[in-house]
Amino acid sequence: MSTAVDASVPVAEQEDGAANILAGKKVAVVFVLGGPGSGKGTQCSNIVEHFGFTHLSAGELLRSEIKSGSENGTMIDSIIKEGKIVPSEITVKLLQEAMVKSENDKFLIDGFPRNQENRLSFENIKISPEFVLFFDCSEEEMVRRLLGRNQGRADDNVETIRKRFRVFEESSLPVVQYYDSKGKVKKINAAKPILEVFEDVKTIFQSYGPKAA
Ligand SMILES: Nc1ncnc2c1ncn2[C@@H]1O[C@H](COP(=O)(O)OP(=O)(O)OP(=O)(O)O)[C@@H](O)[C@H]1O
Ligand SMILES: Nc1ccn([C@@H]2O[C@H](COP(=O)(O)O)[C@@H](O)[C@H]2O)c(=O)n1
Ligand SMILES: [Mg+2]
Repeated sequence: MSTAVDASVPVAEQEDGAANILAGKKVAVVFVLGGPGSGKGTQCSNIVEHFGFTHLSAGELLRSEIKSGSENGTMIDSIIKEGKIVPSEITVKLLQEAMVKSENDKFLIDGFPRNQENRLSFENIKISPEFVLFFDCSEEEMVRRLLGRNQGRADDNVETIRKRFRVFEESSLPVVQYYDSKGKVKKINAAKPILEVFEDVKTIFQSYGPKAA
């Protein structure tokens, strides 16, 4: 595994001035937040292509855990179908393992932290985000997108979608507000067409330079 640091990547520091070190590797992390269906996954794919980040979707890691037949799979499955949040120790462990396994040192962490417990649990592994990319979109548009997604997700039905929106408002927005109070939120108007949203995203990521050839 490479421990070299990409000099083009500004790496955030802990409040005590220490850099983000994970298994001997300096890492840069961007949290990607926004309501269900706001376009987090879609834009993360674009960022990966243009700026060489590795995309880690907390939801995808949890869905893989269900498929793998892990001992926590049944519990995770029922929590996701209820639109609730899986205990942080499970999600943080999956994210940590994925970052350690990766050769990359810059990560987009999509759909995390979803609540204050997620946030505090990640703080415990001593990694601070460079910033939080927040996709802002109306609920009406997000519902339209989720119902049209057609990826066979067990939580893309009207009843679970309603619950996911409630959890987003009650648990996830306070996390965005917390990072906003620290000056770390970069808000994007996600109601526009995909390519227009990406134009705004690109402006934010310019300082990270193009993907290495
Ligand atoms: N700007 C956009 N305009 C129209 N449709 C979009 C836009 N962005 C994404 N979509 C579509 O909306 C659906 C949801 O997008 P995506 O999966 O990226 O959302 P998400 O924020 O990751 O959702 P979730 O939180 O449920 O994982 C997809 O079918 C995607 O193609
Ligand atoms: N930090 C997280 C992220 C996700 N979940 C659960 O997964 C569901 C799907 O997440 P998406 O980001 O893919 O929409 C979500 O509704 C939660 O049930 C979680 O628990 N913790
Ligand atoms: Mg997604």
